[in-house]
Amino acid sequence: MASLTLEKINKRFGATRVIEEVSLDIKDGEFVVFVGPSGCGKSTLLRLIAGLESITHGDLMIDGQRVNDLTPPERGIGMVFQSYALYPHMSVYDNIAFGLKLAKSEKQTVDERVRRTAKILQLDGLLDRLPKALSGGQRQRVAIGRAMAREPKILLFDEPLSNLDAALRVQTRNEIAHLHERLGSTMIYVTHDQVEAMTLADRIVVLNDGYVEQTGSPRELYEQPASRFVAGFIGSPKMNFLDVDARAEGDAGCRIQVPGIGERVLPRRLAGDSDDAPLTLGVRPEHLTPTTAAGEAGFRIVNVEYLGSEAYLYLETSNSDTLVCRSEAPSPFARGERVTLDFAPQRAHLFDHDGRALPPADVEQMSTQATIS
Ligand SMILES: Nc1ncnc2c1ncn2[C@@H]1O[C@H](COP(=O)(O)OP(=O)(O)OP(=O)(O)O)[C@@H](O)[C@H]1O
Repeated sequence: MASLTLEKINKRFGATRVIEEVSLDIKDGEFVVFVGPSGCGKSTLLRLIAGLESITHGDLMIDGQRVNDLTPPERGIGMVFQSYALYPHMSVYDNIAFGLKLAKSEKQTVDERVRRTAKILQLDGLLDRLPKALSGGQRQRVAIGRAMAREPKILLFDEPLSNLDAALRVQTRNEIAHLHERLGSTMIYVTHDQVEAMTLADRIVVLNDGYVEQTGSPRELYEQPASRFVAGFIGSPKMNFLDVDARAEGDAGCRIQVPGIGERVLPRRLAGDSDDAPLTLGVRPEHLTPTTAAGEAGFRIVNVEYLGSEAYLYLETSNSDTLVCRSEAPSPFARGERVTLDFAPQRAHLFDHDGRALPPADVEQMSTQATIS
């Protein structure tokens, strides 16, 4: 087990900047997930930590010791890749033992570690099999076993579930969560799948174009996204965004005019008192409440998606954007009908023209100050 500190890490490939000033403290035993869209630098950051790529600027510390110049084995890190990378001609036993034998461990130590690892990963009945005689999930467990057997201080996972089908993905995801609980090792996991990030992470790091956009627990990122980028990335179906005009409304926050919905006062603090600041309103599908509309009022339902436990209504706005709102299943609404929408102002978000979230209006503090003065 180990803690990890990244201090202003930068990576360039030639003139291309891929990682920009990434600073991060990862605690001993923490499960941290890097997420972000394709090409944002997730795998590169993981490979910098593993020692598979060199760091252009910045320091990487493990347990307080600078490790920039250490080789991957010297760093005490194990890595599991998306492609499993098992040796096809070797048995499960030999695949798991490979790194230990390479490190010239005693035969008895190798045997003990392989059997202990296989037991934890429930591979003990499969030790004589070749990889081709295993399911995708079992192969991925062997790949994890191979990384684990050397008892690394830190385990890194690069999209380890991408090659599995949906059911196996959920099962293996659960196994990784249990593994973390049992081993208590520091784990860093890369994925572009926000469900994996939400379910596995103690802490999520959202990357955008090589920068850290926000770091926080899954709940913090979901409920208090710092930017429109994070708000749109975390959550499925994603948050609805609407252009609105806003003006300051004293202690209460700001008043916005939402096309097709009406005026609402949101407990969010505007940067200045300027009238009519163009902002973006963000509301999650589960926070929009649909009601049958009279005549041509509201929004037309263009699709109803039935998912068994819930349904999603896809609604057309006047400027041809689509809004999504959750409804019970089976839905009382049908395609072609019109609905009006409402939402609780305290559940909505506002973003400025740079995409930064407006902070909450500290209504309590403001009224206390007013009382004191
Ligand atoms: N060896 C390299 N030489 C030049 N550019 C590279 C190299 N490796 C990665 N890149 C570039 O760095 C950027 C980040 O790549 P990286 O693989 O880290 O992204 P990612 O977030 O893991 O993407 P994905 O989810 O698609 O795997 C990309 O623009 C990629 O083209």
